[in-house]
Amino acid sequence: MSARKTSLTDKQTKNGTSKYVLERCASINEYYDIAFKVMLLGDSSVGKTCVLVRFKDGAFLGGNFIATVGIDFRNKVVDVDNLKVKLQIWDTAGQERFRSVTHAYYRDAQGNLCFLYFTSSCFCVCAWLTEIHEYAQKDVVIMLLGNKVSKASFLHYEYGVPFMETSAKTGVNVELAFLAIAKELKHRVTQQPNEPKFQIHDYIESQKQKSGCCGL
Ligand SMILES: Nc1nc2c(ncn2[C@@H]2O[C@H](COP(=O)(O)OP(=O)(O)OP(=O)(O)O)[C@@H](O)[C@H]2O)c(=O)[nH]1
Repeated sequence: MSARKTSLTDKQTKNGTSKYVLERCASINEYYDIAFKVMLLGDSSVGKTCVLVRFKDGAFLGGNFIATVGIDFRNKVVDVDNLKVKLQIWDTAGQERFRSVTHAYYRDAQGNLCFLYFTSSCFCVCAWLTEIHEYAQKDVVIMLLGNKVSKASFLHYEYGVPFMETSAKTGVNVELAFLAIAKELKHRVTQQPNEPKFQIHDYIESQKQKSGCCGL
């Protein structure tokens, strides 16, 4: 892990910014109202880093595959219902040998998000959901993203969590995935008693683009 990442982690531990941040925060480059921590989880090479780069920079990292070592992060502020929501997105290494490093980052996940990317294997999905339930807080928001795959649309019925197909290459549904999570988390914090609950499934279904079978 780089020095920059280490110092941010220390800062988070001291001032609690890894939990919901409800006060207004401002800096020269970045202004936001609420901050959430999002984790990208999944086997190595499913495309976690590429999806994050697509979301953050609008580009596709093609070419040689370079596996993530340990953990990395990027921040992005998105607009949700007139609020600036900062997502601090942690890109974990999918390789088994880094698993103990990433487990430490689940701990503060109350109300935050664990993103799950997977191949078409149900075994992988079960294994990752088991990890999340073991290490993350109980109310963590979970979404399954099938990056590079197009045959797993039935999965959310089985696991009871939102599912969508994404492509870091074409950009299909990448923005929507992060926006849906940001909206869900924002509603959890700001929801008034008489306000209807945000329906993340319905939101995704109404917004998502169908990816074709080619070019994913
Ligand atoms: N065709 C296609 N290739 C992709 C897509 N997303 C990622 N890739 C490729 O898949 C490979 C792995 O992508 P990464 O994003 O580095 O994978 P990762 O899940 O972060 O892997 P770890 O860091 O080991 O956990 C790279 O060669 C990418 O170019 C996609 O949507 N479509």
